[in-house]
Amino acid sequence: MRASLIQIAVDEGESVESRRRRVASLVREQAGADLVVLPELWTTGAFAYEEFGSEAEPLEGPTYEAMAKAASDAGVWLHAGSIPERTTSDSGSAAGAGALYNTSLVFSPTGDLAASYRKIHRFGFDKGEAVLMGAGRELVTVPLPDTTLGVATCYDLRFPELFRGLVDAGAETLVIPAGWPERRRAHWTLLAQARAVENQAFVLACGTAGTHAGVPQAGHSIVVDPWGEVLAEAGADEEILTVEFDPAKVATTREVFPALKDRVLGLQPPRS
Ligand SMILES: O=C(O)CCC(=O)C(=O)O
Repeated sequence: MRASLIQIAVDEGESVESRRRRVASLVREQAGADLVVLPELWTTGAFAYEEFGSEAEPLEGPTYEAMAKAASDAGVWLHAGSIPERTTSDSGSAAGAGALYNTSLVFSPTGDLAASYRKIHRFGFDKGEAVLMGAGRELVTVPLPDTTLGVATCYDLRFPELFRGLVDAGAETLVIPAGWPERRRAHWTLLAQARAVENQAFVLACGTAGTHAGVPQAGHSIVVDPWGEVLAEAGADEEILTVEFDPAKVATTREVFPALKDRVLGLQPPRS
């Protein structure tokens, strides 16, 4: 399989509309890849909290339309990263119409929506995304012809139980769009490798470059194999990271070193 991770520079000098056009054309240039991955909240920037409300879109809004077309023009599976979604009355949100979510979109090579995922763990503790956006509750996997994707977003990377849930649901390739800050880059790399090793899965983690809302981004998108080997890693600036990998390596790794079969579930809590 060939995957291209587009590590977009999200800087304040570029409007959302022009970035959307630029990214659509970068996706089109990836014709020939099997899978293209974009970062988290690349229209606004993951830390541009003040723009979440003004730039929020319904699920089938301008970013959806541009990315569906780019996926079908290029004939690729496209994990289009995430958008600030504003729910409508028919969005199926427990919070009703007008709520915000950090929602990822995955398109098939015909431009149809294959899946959407609302980020479960919101970042910011008692501010930013954590108070402005609702939390998703559902794990999402996406069957592709040669592998099954398990999707998660940025801060989700810190929560191993989410990934175990995805593996239990059949995920073999974990795709993680992010807007990870430079100051915690060491955690990003370490956690991407840890999620790959513990789940014996490929990890495709695509971050942003540039600086927005005063937060320099880490870049360093990374692809890790099920043995924890780094297959490719980007630098700090905008870059397209292209990698070939063999999805069958998940099954062989799990067969040769069957640690997932040795899990012990339902342990008793300590007595005192
Ligand atoms: O966990 C981190 O250090 C970064 C998370 C983050 O920036 C996000 O989820 O938007």
